[in-house]
Amino acid sequence: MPHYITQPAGRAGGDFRIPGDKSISHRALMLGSIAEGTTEVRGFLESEDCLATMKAMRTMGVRIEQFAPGALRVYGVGLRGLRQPGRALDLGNSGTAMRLMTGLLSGQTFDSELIGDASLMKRPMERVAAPLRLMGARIDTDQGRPPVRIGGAAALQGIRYTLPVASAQVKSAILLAGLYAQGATMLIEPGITRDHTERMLQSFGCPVQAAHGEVHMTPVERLVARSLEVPGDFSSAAFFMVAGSIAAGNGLTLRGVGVNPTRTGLLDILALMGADLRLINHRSAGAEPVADIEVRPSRLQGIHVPEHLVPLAIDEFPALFIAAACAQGETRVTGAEELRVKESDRIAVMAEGLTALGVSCEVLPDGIRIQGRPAEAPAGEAVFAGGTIDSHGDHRIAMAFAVASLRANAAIRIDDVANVATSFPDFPAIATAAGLHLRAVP
Ligand SMILES: O=C(O)C1=C[C@@H](OP(=O)(O)O)[C@@H](O)[C@H](O)C1
Ligand SMILES: C=C(OP(=O)(O)O)C(=O)O
Repeated sequence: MPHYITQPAGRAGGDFRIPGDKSISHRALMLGSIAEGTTEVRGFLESEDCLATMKAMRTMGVRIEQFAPGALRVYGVGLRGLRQPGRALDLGNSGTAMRLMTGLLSGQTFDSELIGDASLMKRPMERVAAPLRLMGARIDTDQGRPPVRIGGAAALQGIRYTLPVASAQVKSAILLAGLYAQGATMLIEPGITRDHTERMLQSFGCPVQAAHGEVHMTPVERLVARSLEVPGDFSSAAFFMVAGSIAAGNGLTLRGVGVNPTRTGLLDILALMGADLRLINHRSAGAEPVADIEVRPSRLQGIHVPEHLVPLAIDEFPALFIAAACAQGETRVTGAEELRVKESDRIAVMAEGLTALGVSCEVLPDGIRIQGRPAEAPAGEAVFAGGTIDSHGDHRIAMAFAVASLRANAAIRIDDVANVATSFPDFPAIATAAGLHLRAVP
């Protein structure tokens, strides 16, 4: 089974471009496919999750050309131009693809079925199916899990809906179905979540207003194709923000990173912990803000992570837990039960790995307490013992423990790492260039 062997490194440094954003790449394919005209996408993330979405759109008759690395032409077929797939659409490991596609397919005239890998087949789908049914969609799940079967030709109505969980996937699924509904759709969010769908819909000509935790969308006759530049993925950059903070060295510069404020909770959390992070060269990529991020080594302090920052940093907790182990004192995370329904139960799996490397932690129902270094421990000393980590097939767990090798005193073996390719195929190469001693064994 593919695994990583890491050796203690201690120092990190360098200047890197961060590959394209996964969330935005999925959305560019979906909206480009149902727009009228040709959408040119640059900076597209060629990862397995996004390629699963690409394959699904092609199966439904959309022509998509990859004309250079990370550059696509999506020949939109219009809102009503998708064709019935001849088989179940396999969305691999991608929760985003499955949930957003459930919304999109609810508005089609044909029946469809969505499946995925072993991890995705265990993830909750009623969170999207239930509100979509309220709109008139016909959706079956297997006791709340995939396969998701969607009946065609449902007459959808816009809804006013309060989301029970802070979830951009649920919000986006409803907005995509809302494109096919009679009347407006209005959503109330319990916490701020990433707003890439709203921004992209707006730039494709569909009016979306968002303010004070409410999103309002009025369906349009057509979406108009629009060229897009995908910013670097903040969630991929996160591993290097932590690496640059916990390792010795001159620090790291991460170029072209998407800094949409609905994604950058980790910057606030690390700042509260005392990290030395600086955003420079602010610019924009279409509807999304972009910057370069400079990170320098720092002495981190444990904190209680403010709960309102949790949805803004939802994918960054595996990396953050590594930073917490290197901080002085205790770090406590609460209000983060959503971590239990990601590609793995990220609270349990991170706790298992931290414990295996000699870090003491206590699992809470909705979070974790992690004991960092005692006050008297010198900065920069090893925090992690060597050992073996089971990533449970979760890309972010694998990458987080690879970063831990910067403060380890012996080799760490990380098992079941193939899924790193779902979000960050270039991780081993960039990590090695940044100073990690990482060997990827196929
Ligand atoms: O909308 C998206 O692109 C995503 C939303 C988040 O999931 P939830 O909506 O389940 O919080 C996040 O964890 C996922 O990686 C990507
Ligand atoms: C949770 C994640 O992705 P998804 O829900 O799309 O599988 C992630 O990338 O951390």
